[in-house]
Amino acid sequence: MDALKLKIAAAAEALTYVRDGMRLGIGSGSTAEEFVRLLADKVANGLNIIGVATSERTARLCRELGVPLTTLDEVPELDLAIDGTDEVDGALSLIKGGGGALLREKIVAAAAEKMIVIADATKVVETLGQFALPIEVNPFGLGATKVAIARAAADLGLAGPVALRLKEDGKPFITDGGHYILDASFGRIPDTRALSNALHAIPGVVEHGLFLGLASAAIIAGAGGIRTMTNPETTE
Ligand SMILES: O=C(CO)[C@H](O)[C@H](O)COP(=O)(O)O
Repeated sequence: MDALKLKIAAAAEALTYVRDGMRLGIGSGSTAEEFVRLLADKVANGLNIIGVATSERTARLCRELGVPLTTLDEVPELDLAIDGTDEVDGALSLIKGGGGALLREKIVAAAAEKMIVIADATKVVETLGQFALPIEVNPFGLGATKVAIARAAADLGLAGPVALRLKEDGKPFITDGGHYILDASFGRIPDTRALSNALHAIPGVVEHGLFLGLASAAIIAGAGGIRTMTNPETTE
C-alpha cells in the first residue's frame, strides 16, 4: 500500500472513535489532514462535533471543508484529540513537531481527555530520537538558548547538531505562535523524561516535541493492516 493509503486507513480507523456531540482536538500534518477530510464527509452527513485546530493550516482546511471550529477559550476541555506523529515508541511516547505545530498540538492534547495518534508503520520506533527533536524557542536570545540546550543535552550524555529550522527562502521558519524551531539531532534518547525536564528548565525554550504520557492509543497502518497500540497508564 502506498503512503497516502496508509494515512487514510489510519485516519478512517480513528474516525470510528468519534461520537456525536464530541469536542475534538484536530491535529496537524498530512495524516491529520486525511482525518479532517474524512471528518468533513461525516459532518456533511449530519455528524455534530465541534473542533479545535492545532494549527492555522489545519484551521484553514477545516473552514474550507465545513468542519465547525471553536477555541480553547470557548471550550477549554476536549473529549478527544486526534493527531499524527513523527515517531512513536512502545510506551506511546512521541516526537512531534515535524510540521512545526508542536506547541498548539501539545496544548490541545493536554486539554483532551484522550489523545489518539494516527500514523503509518514507519513512525514506530524502539527508542525515540532518530527523528530530530523539534524545540520551539523564543527568537530573543537564540544563541544563548542553543548553548543552554547543548549543555543540558551533554549532561544527559546526548550530543549532536542543534539547527535553526529554515524555510525554502533561507529565512527562519516561524511557528503559529511567532517562535523559532531548533531541530536537535541527538540520536536515540534513552531517558526522555530527563531531557523533557531539562529542556523545560531553559527560559528560552517555549516547548519541545517530546509528548510523554499524553497519547492513550496509536492507530498504526501498515502493509499487514491496522493495529492499535494502547497505553494502560493513559487508557481508562
Ligand atoms: O507533529 C506534527 C506537526 O507538528 C505532525 O503531526 C507530524 O509531523 C506528522 O506529520 P505527517 O502526518 O505529515 O507525517
